[in-house]
Amino acid sequence: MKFLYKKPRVTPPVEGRTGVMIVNLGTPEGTDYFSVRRYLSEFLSDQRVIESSPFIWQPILQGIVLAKRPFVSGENYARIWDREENASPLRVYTQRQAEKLAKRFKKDGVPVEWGMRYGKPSVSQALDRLMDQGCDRIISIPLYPQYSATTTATANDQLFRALMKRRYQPSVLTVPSFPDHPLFIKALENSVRETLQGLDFKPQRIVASFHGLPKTCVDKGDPYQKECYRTATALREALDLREEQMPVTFQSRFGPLEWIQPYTAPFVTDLPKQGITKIAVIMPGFISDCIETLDEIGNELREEFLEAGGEKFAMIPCLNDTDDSINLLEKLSRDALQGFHPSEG
Ligand SMILES: C=CC1=C(C)c2cc3[nH]c(cc4nc(cc5[nH]c(cc1n2)c(C)c5CCC(=O)O)C(CCC(=O)O)=C4C)c(C)c3C=C
Ligand SMILES: [Fe+2]
Ligand SMILES: [Fe+2]
Repeated sequence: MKFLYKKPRVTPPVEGRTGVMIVNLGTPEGTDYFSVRRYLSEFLSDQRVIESSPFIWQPILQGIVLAKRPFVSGENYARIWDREENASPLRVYTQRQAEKLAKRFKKDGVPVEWGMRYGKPSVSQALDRLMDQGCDRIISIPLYPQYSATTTATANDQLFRALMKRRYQPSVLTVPSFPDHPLFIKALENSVRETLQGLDFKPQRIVASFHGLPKTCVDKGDPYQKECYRTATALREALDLREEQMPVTFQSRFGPLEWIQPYTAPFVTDLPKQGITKIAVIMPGFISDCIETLDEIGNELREEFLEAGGEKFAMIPCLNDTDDSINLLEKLSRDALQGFHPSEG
């Protein structure tokens, strides 16, 4: 058991000091082949994400998938790269969310840090930074509105893995998913209303496109799909829309297996045949814009829709680092703080 306790923390914890950590998926450090390969290799080696036996999957991943996909994905990342920050949008927004949330908690003496499940800064580094500031209690917020074992659970696994290596373990509270949290739905509602106000057309449909998931995951009990429907139902209610006006679809399919349906691309490219040529797309499964929203929807799907006879296409931005987004994160954090300090209100 020597590998445990490798890292003695020298800073004694301050009794009762709580820190907040926001955890996102992770993203490549650059758009070149090796940066993307490193990222995809770590991501797709996670058995929470690909559940096949590693004896079968690893040769396929290392030999076939990682030979080609980093080139293709690298080109896609290059199209959406934040040139000013020289970083992937997912990283830029996650960092800004943490910085803005930290400002909200400054007077409370609650530090806020951010970590990525895959790549850097890691969850372990975020934990170090909180513990270095004396935290003996950690609130961890996986930045996924809908729970999935492939995202929420693996983010939590990574935190507990990091704790395994430490002699002193802070107390940890992991924040649950928030598919129909009032502030989440309010933030989505506001983003829809704001985007629609700026358009020169009225969309005939607002397609709610969520990240997909292999169907087997849902069959085995992953509540993700149900939570996506909870989000969509609450958002429709807030906007007073009927089900057909805001259909739910699933995007970003990976690999040959069946994923949950309907798939976004065929659904959307079929709309012009039905006389629906003006649409907006919202992606309420993503807190921050990333390759899947900006490129797969904003670039690829837009082009496919227009080629299929569509006339107008609008993308509703994710919550990113808007005030509404930070209000939500602050509320989730403050409610969790109450869990740690119930008598202090
Ligand atoms: C089997 C593979 C995948 C599963 C399962 C999966 C679930 C899943 N992912 C997100 C959120 C994001 N995924 C992102 C990128 C991305 N996802 C996969 C594969 C699976 N995702 C890949 C291979 C990639 C990389 C991009 C590519 O090469 O196409 C991202 C964006 C990352 C970025 O850098 O911008 C997010 C966010 C959810 C919510 C989810 C399960 C519900
Ligand atoms: Fe994904
Ligand atoms: Fe994609």
